[in-house]
Amino acid sequence: MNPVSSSPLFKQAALVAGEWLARSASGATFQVCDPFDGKTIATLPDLGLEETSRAIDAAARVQPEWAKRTAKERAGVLKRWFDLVIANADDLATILTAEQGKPLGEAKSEIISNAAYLEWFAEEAKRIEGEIIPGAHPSQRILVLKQPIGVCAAITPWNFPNGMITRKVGPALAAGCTVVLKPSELTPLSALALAALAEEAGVPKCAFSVITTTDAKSFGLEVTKNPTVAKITFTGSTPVGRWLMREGADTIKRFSLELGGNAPFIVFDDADLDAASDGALVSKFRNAGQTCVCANRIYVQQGVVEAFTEKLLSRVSTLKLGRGTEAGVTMGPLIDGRAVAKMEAHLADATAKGAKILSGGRRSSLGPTLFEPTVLSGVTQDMIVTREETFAPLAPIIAFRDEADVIAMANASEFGLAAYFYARDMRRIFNVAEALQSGMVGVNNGALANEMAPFGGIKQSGLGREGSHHGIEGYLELKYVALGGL
Ligand SMILES: NC(=O)c1ccc[n+]([C@@H]2O[C@H](COP(=O)([O-])OP(=O)(O)OC[C@H]3O[C@@H](n4cnc5c(N)ncnc54)[C@H](O)[C@@H]3O)[C@@H](O)[C@H]2O)c1
Ligand SMILES: O=C[C@H](O)CS(=O)(=O)O
Repeated sequence: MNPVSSSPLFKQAALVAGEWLARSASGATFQVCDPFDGKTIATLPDLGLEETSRAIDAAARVQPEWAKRTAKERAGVLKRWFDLVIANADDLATILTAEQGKPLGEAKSEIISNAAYLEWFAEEAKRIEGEIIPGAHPSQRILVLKQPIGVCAAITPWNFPNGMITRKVGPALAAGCTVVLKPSELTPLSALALAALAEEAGVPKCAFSVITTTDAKSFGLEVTKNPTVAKITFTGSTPVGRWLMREGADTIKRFSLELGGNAPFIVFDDADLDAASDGALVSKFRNAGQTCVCANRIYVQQGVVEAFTEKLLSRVSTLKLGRGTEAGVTMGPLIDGRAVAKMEAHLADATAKGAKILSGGRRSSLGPTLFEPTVLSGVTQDMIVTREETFAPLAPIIAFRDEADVIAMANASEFGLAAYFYARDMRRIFNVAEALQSGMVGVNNGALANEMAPFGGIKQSGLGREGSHHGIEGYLELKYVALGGL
């Protein structure tokens, strides 16, 4: 028996308004495939407007009751959900790797580190505090209440199919909101498994629905136009985020947007080159480079380019390409053929303009979506790879002269999600950290995400933050009560 389908968390049904639906109203279905070999691992109902609007109406019906629960009660449900995710992490990882392809170790790390958002927001639920402000007159008081926004639509991507959900549903439920989620059609099984555990944890029926559909645009049109939906929380590409904002403008939707990135990874000549090459390996090649905050361009100061490149190449040579379930594999497949084509387009553009392939540079014989980890030297700012998110295992090395030179190149992007640099001089560290146009900056650190920090971008990388005490604000509205006659 397929190890995925043997898990009780393996669902071939969508959770809509408290019911598990194995069939859609239209009878349409779609396949979920293993990105390693394209084989079908599940068949799901391809839901449409009927199910989406039913889920929205049900979410609206139960939201007031959920919001009336005490913060402690909501916290208790979230904490139980956290405990269940941790207890079922192996099953969840098997499902995640089957549909997304990443190595099991990475899948489990995604699940554990992002379950922490459920635990974090269970605690934050109890810290949703208002204010009492002295009034404009002795007989008055000013009250500021924080109240849940209401029904939220969540839309999530395929690259972290488990973690992107807990970062949204956790704070939403903590605040007293209800959620209708559309996961990526490429990786819906992780969402369904999480929903099964949420149900077991005591999340009320109808408070959290999962719509499985290949018609993302119709879902987008419904949630942006339906006045019952108060908020849209989206993680995905900038073009889709931009489209949702445009469509949501008619009903002044609230938005949280976690969008595309183009992270500069900068190595100064006073850096610890071993630490920098370790950090570059993690930041660039985790999830085969299919990560919003991954190093998309690597800038190395002229005096240390050769030494750093040698260290990076030796680390890249230790990566083991293969199926995510295979022991020892540290890099899995890209999600599909389009992703391979984008990698090859960026590579062709760079080499045509003079870049040199130092390692990799071709598809692997292990499978149609596996691409060898690739390091390029002699990359220049006119190459596409410095402007667009490659979202693949391509490490382009660009030499730079000094701080002013590299800050100008790093900031020459419409994106501003993550940036990294390695240096030891404290004046340089403060100067560069403050000058980089990015929502998040890793200094001598190649891994940013954790539940205690405000994760998110500036410019066209997004709106709002996920995680930290800031992360719940996006699910609350302020109400000013002018109390007179006292
Ligand atoms: N900033 C972050 O935290 C973060 C995290 C993960 C991924 N991302 C970004 O996501 C992108 C990769 O993910 P992707 O390929 O799934 O992105 P995508 O934008 O193609 O899809 C993301 C989600 O949006 C849905 N979608 C697509 N078109 C839609 C529409 N018209 N209306 C409603 N929903 C629609 C998809 O079905 C999917 O569920 C990259 O750009 C990456 O940087 C950002
Ligand atoms: O790609 C998106 C994720 O947000 C990456 S991370 O897990 O937050 O580093």
